[in-house]
Amino acid sequence: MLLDHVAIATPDLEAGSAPYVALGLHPEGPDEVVEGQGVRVRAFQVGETLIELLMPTREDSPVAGFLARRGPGLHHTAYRVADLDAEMARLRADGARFLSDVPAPGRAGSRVAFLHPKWGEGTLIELVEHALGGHA
Ligand SMILES: CC[C@@H](C(=O)O)C(=O)SCCNC(=O)CCNC(=O)[C@H](O)C(C)(C)COP(=O)(O)OP(=O)(O)OC[C@H]1O[C@@H](n2cnc3c(N)ncnc32)[C@H](O)[C@@H]1OP(=O)(O)O
Ligand SMILES: [Co+2]
Repeated sequence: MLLDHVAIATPDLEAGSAPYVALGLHPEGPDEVVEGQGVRVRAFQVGETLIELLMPTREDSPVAGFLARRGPGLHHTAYRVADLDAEMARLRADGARFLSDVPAPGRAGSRVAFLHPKWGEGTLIELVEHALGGHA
């Protein structure tokens, strides 16, 4: 399994980008709006992994709630899987608690599913299946 991305919540993509630009990283293509999650995403590639900056596009999005409650910072980590449905079934059988019964559309045509932060012992964990496969 690979670490697909580390997501950082920010109210301002320009301010949020500053540390990564200073480190010498460049945004990976244009920003993308993921309507279903209410976020605008800016991604920076670091090896096989992305740093994803998430800025809310509406007040009722999960990231807006996170920012109001906790302020900017680490929002979730995401792990790449080859077959999301199979991985969800395996984890459910093991007692895992997903936030939704069905996967949702993610960035770049991916399908994503989130595990409750309580199950993650205090961190929000996402599973990602990419549209064009890719090794997990
Ligand atoms: C870019 C698109 C996509 C991708 O391709 O990668 C994404 O990543 S989208 C990312 C944004 N989407 C989501 O986060 C969807 C899943 N999240 C949720 O449904 C909610 O955020 C939540 C996790 C269910 C929490 O929402 P809610 O119950 O309304 O908020 P609370 O503030 O009441 O939280 C309950 C409980 O959970 C703790 N919490 C909340 N968010 C996090 C977090 N990111 N990391 C760790 N812990 C978190 C919160 O502190 C509460 O704990 P207690 O106070 O102990 O009850
Ligand atoms: Co994510």
